[in-house]
Amino acid sequence: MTEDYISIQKFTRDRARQVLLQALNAELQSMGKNLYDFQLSHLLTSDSTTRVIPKEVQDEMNLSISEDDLRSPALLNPEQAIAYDEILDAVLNRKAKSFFIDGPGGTGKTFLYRALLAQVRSQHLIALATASSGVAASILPNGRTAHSRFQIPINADGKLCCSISKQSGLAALIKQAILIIWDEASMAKKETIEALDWLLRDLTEDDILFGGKVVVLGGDFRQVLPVIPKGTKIDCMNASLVRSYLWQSLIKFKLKENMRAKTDPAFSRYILQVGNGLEEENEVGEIKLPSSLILEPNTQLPPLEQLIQFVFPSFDLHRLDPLSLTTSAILTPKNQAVDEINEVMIGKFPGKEHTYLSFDETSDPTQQGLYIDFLNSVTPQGMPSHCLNLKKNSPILLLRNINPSQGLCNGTRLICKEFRSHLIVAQIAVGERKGATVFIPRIPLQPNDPQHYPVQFTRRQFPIRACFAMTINKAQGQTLATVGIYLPQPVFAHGQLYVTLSRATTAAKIRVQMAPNIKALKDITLASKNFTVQAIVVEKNIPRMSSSGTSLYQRIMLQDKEENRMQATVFGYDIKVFETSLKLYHTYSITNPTVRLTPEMFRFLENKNQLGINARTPVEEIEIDGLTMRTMKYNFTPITSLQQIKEANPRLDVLFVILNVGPRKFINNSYVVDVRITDQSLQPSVLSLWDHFSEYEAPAMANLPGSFPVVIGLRLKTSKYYGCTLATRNSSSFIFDVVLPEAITLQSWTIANTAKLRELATTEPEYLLMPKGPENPEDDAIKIANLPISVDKGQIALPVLHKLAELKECSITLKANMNSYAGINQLRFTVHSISIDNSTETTDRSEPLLALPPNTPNKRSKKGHNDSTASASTPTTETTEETNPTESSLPTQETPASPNQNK
Ligand SMILES: Nc1ncnc2c1ncn2[C@@H]1O[C@H](COP(=O)(O)OP(=O)(O)OP(=O)(O)O)[C@@H](O)[C@H]1O
Repeated sequence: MTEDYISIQKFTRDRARQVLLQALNAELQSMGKNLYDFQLSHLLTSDSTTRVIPKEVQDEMNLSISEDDLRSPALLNPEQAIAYDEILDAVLNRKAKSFFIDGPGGTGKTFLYRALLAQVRSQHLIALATASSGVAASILPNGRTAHSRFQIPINADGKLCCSISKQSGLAALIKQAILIIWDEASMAKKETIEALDWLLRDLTEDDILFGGKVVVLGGDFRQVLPVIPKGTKIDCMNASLVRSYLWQSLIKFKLKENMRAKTDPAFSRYILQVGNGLEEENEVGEIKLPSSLILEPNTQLPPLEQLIQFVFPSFDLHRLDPLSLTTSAILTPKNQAVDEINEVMIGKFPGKEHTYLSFDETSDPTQQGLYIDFLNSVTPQGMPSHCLNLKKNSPILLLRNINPSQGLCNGTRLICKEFRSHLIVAQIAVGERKGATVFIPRIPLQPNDPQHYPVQFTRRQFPIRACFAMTINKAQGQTLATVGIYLPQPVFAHGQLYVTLSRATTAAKIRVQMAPNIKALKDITLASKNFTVQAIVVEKNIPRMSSSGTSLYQRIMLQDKEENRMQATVFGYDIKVFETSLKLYHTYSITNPTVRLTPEMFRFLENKNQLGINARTPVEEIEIDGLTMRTMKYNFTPITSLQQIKEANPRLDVLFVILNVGPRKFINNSYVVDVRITDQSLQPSVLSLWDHFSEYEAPAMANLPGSFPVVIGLRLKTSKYYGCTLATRNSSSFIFDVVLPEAITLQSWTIANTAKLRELATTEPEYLLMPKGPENPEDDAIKIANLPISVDKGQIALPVLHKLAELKECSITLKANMNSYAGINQLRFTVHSISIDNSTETTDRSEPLLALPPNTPNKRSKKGHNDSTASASTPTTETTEETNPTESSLPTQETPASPNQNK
């Protein structure tokens, strides 16, 4: 480098060496070090030592000032002018005064700061511009977040200390600053502003307020206050600047005239009423928005689509000036809705889609394979999604402070220009550096709330998201030409609602899409009209043909926040529509579904009604606190407990591992597939998939990926005939998605126990229920107490056995046969003879001693088939569903409701 100075600048060798050392020192100072730290200071001549100007100071001195800002003092309104004059007087005359500019949104606080910054900087004095958020900082010339400028630790509690070395270039810059502006100080926790006070006292070695420097804090306490997780409004207030020792010492100026909505005074007055809490509230603290601001209900369009059309009526308008896209936005309280809207908008935006997939890496490499799918499916708060879909000229928002000095802060809005494999070329869309071309790299990111995830992980992705929509907090401080407010859930009127309303310039350019009339599932009746349910999809069956073979249907189970459940059905082509937009364990808002009575044989829930969802039903994915897959609770029955089930009509939820899926067999007019299963006990069992379960679920189980897939079976029954095996019933359902924590644990257990499972799957199992032999070999009596006994219903009626129990002298002789079923051997007992009062009679299949039940199982099962297609009012007994499928008795399987019944 010295050679360059010599050859190009024609410096002498000594001069070149000194210039190089100065440049090196300036770079080191910007990193909090200097030549002294590296024992190189002796190389500097005394002349150089005094002339070294840190890079931070040089950068700040060389700022260009916009002509508009230089002219703005002349445009100030009277309120702004009073504040401007007094602050400038304090700055120029070195008066130790600090100020607070209090003004509702749009009253020109930022305009005033810009005028002050331009005036001070034009006199070659240093004025530092900072703000609580990256977005607000990016609007100020050479603005930085206060946290990065003053090195205030983030997320720390209690008293905070700035970590700036006194020798650093940054310390030199702050010492030389004659004016410090901190916008949106109302959003900052009081400790962070107090930390600035201590820092300035320390650097100036002057123990007076802010070390005697002129500090201008500004903000609006009607907008968003400091965020206290799960805190009340009082907690937020207590954390704010007004509760700090600093507050009393600040000179306050109030700005009242709304300059943003100046052309619409009525709207401007209305916003102020909301901000000041003067709008009339109902008993639960809600305010009524003027109907002119609310979108008219439209039965044809989902609510969100309607709002999108208002804010982005056509992308053609933006073709010539892509930067203008960022002047309109949809604002909503939660990130989930933001992501959903952005996804829809990217789909609509013209051009070729470019997708970047993240690389998600678990901290423990052994868990990578197990969790990868799950991690790819989540988007932690403040992180980009795994699958980032972008298009050229689409607007994006930066999610991290990449390079604040280049205007790349958390919240900066940009326009995508070019997609390269390792970086995105973008153009800054707002603020001081509007139009500048910048490069966004992929970076490693970790969730802020790792406790919410089953594993620790890092996502390597571009720290951006599309920004057609953004959270209300990110919009604070911005002026937007057209604003859509999407409120799937209520918001604080004086905070978030006020922030969103005050982004607009006129009432005509803002529309609100309101929270729907949400009904609990248990309250839905046939008379329910105009309602929305918010529920998580807890089951989604494989689509299947109705028994008549004329239509396809799919059953879905929904569960709401109060854990009420309700069935829903989708028919025909509509199933395809909801293939990806109605996913298992995702939460949805479903508006105006139809309500029908569930045919009796399909009912197993308290609510006798079911919902009908079709392609015209507005369905939107939403995020509701406390309504996630993680809240799902199952009471799984272990396979070893099946023998102990005493309940006559159990509905068992079983989490199992598939060992193998047998062939489809036709037995007594019904199809069945036997699936050999087990769980962590390694006890094998059989699950018989009857009728349409053999047609749809059996192939799905056979095709599941992995050697030993894990499945959840819901509402299964025990097969009484075989005691420890399971079978499907009408209401049964299966979940193949193993995202549930218990299922993930079992799946990882299968990996560790593959050898044992392989052995179990390939060898013939031992007798499962072989009773112990007689204690005395002479005695043929076998003690069968505590053994599951199945009594062949075809030979003797159970009620008769109960009667027998009342008789004094009674003995029953049982015949024991060994049966083999799906490779599992079991003892089967049938009644051989019954002795009452010493007279023994032998039972006979053709001439039974005791009365048979009125219908044989075969007949009843046939009736069940017929009933399923009969009208819902035809009673169908619960026993129909309960009939055990055996080789000698037909299974009673559910036949789907005819579509006509459901529609
Ligand atoms: N004296 C003025 N003359 C002309 N335009 C002004 C004046 N004061 C403010 N404005 C304009 O009014 C709009 C709102 O001003 P500004 O953004 O400064 O308000 P704010 O109080 O900072 O708002 P917020 O609290 O929402 O951040 C801007 O478009 C700004 O340029």
